[in-house]
Amino acid sequence: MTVVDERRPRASAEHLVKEFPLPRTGGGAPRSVRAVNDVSRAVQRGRTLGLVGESGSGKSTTARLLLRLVQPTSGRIVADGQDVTAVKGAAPRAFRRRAQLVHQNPYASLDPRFSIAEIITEPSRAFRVGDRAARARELLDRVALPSAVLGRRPAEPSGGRRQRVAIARALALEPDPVVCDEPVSALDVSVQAPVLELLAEPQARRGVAYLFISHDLAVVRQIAHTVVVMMDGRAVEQGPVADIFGSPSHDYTRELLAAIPGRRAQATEDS
Ligand SMILES: Nc1ncnc2c1ncn2[C@@H]1O[C@H](COP(=O)(O)OP(=O)(O)OP(=O)(O)O)[C@@H](O)[C@H]1O
Repeated sequence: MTVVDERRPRASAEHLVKEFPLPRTGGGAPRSVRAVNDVSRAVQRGRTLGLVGESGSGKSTTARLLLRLVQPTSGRIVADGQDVTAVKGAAPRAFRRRAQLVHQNPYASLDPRFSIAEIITEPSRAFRVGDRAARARELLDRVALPSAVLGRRPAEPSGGRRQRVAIARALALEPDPVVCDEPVSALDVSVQAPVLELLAEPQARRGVAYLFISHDLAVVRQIAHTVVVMMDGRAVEQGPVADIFGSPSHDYTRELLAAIPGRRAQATEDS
């Protein structure tokens, strides 16, 4: 069983609650949806925390709260001992630089007006980091792309290459923690594994903490150390990946696991 080092959190969620107002209907009372309901969990140094649950269970909202892209209704995010939710409005600059997001959709996350060189060095420009041409080549090298793509527009490369560009951009400032929201779901299965491997390298090299959201439980099983199962905004089960997949205690987790295609086939073979 994986032992999680709870003493080295990169960022901790403490009793996070997020309510979104719903449009008023007629003259009725104001209504809201509680997208995240009392979620507490830390992302640890050098570890990947998988976040699973069906659509609408609150995964993306949890991720956006952790990155401080939305303000919680209550609860807080603590990163390196600092409460980054204490002040409303923009997150502290140091935290914005450190915490990054890898989006699901490499098509939507890259601005087609800019060259790939401009896209991957944009964070370095925003935070005034050194020699950008050298940095661009180094970043492409990290994601195993030739420097020939630097002058191209993001529409040109294939989906897998485009997601590599998005990852190069997200990792430009050596962020930690990194939130990956369905990073390979838009990709062909054949290119998912090499893209996932790109995420492993910064974790091995400098102990990056990941929050990894995926509908694909097989992918989560492969790369996460611990797993949180969300249902209706709540974390209904959490623990080491071997425990969650090996002996789930919540009915909802069992249902999610039963829905993995490979598992169904395995269960049929076993019976
Ligand atoms: N900006 C918003 N305004 C109003 N409601 C929202 C907003 N964002 C999310 N919600 C609602 O909050 C709930 C949780 O949504 P969220 O996107 O976090 O779930 P999810 O598990 O990430 O779903 P998916 O897997 O489909 O992305 C849903 O009921 C959703 O409709």
